[in-house]
Amino acid sequence: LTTDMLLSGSWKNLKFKDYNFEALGAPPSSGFLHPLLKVRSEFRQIFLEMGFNEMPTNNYVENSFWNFDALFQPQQHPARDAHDTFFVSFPQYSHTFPEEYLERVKNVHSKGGYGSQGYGYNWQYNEAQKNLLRTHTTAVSARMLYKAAQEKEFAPIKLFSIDKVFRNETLDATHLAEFHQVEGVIADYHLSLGDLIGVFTEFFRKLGITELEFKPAYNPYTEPSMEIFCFHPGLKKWIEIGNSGIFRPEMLLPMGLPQGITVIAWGLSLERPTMIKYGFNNIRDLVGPKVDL
Ligand SMILES: COC[C@@H]1[C@H](c2ccc(C#Cc3ccccc3)cc2)[C@@H]2CN(C(=O)Nc3ccc(OC4CC4)cc3)C[C@@H](O)[C@@H](O)CN12
Repeated sequence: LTTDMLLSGSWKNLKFKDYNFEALGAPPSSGFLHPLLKVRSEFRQIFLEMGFNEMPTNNYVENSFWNFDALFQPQQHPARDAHDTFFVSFPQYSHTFPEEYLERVKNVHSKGGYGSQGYGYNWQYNEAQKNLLRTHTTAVSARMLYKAAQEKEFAPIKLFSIDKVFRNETLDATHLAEFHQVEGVIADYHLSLGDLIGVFTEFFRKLGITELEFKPAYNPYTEPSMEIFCFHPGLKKWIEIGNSGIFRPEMLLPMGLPQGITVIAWGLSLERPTMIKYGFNNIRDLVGPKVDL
């Protein structure tokens, strides 16, 4: 049966054999995993080997409460403005948090508590209700930590996530409005900065990265925080390979996590290592449609 037959109508005078619905399609001549997905599988394998379980990150739309307030990120923080965050217009608001937890978060922001003086501002409920495209997978980590805190007996957790996050960034050769964040989180009694350095050193060692340096940094939800650098032999220079820290008590204690539990975490992206590994200079060559303008 050809196009000409269909156009001329000559097919009407011909006898065709019955259609074989069991027939297999023509085998594709070639096919390969997208570079990002290959690196994602590599990272996932490393986390699984290190005894981490994967978090459920299948919710791009998040609530400001979990993305910011639960992380002790103040409501006037610039990252919470529309020029940094994609807010969702419908449904504009949602309420996905237990009342008594909300009250503890409101108090720790406005009045302090747990040894903290807080931020001393008038915390607004409707700010927390705003829906957005999550700006980091740390929002999911917060949900997981809260869930663990509700268990009768706290059990240590080792969780990881590798999924899309969205930021209203200025686009350039290495930044798009979305990227994949990779995050590892460990919650246990009396973890220290040494444990954090040890675990991400092992993570990067498995990636073939050994010469690490750290620099103090600031995150609203971790104290202390460190930027992580490595000397890249191929690029012959020091490059930033991630960020890390110990979640603050102002984030953990309102969740109801027992005293003495510390939570260490580190993060990086999927795009940067993939671009370096496969030699992409422009992120659009990695994720954009191949359009020759
Ligand atoms: C807005 O930018 C955020 C993103 C992304 C990033 C940064 C921080 C976190 C985090 C975190 C965090 C901290 C504390 C607690 C929980 C999560 C996650 C992703 C990368 C983090 N970065 C990054 O991935 N760089 C990187 C990572 C691996 C790598 O491997 C190569 C084989 C050698 C190469 C480079 C560093 C920079 O690229 C940075 O400019 C861009 N960062």
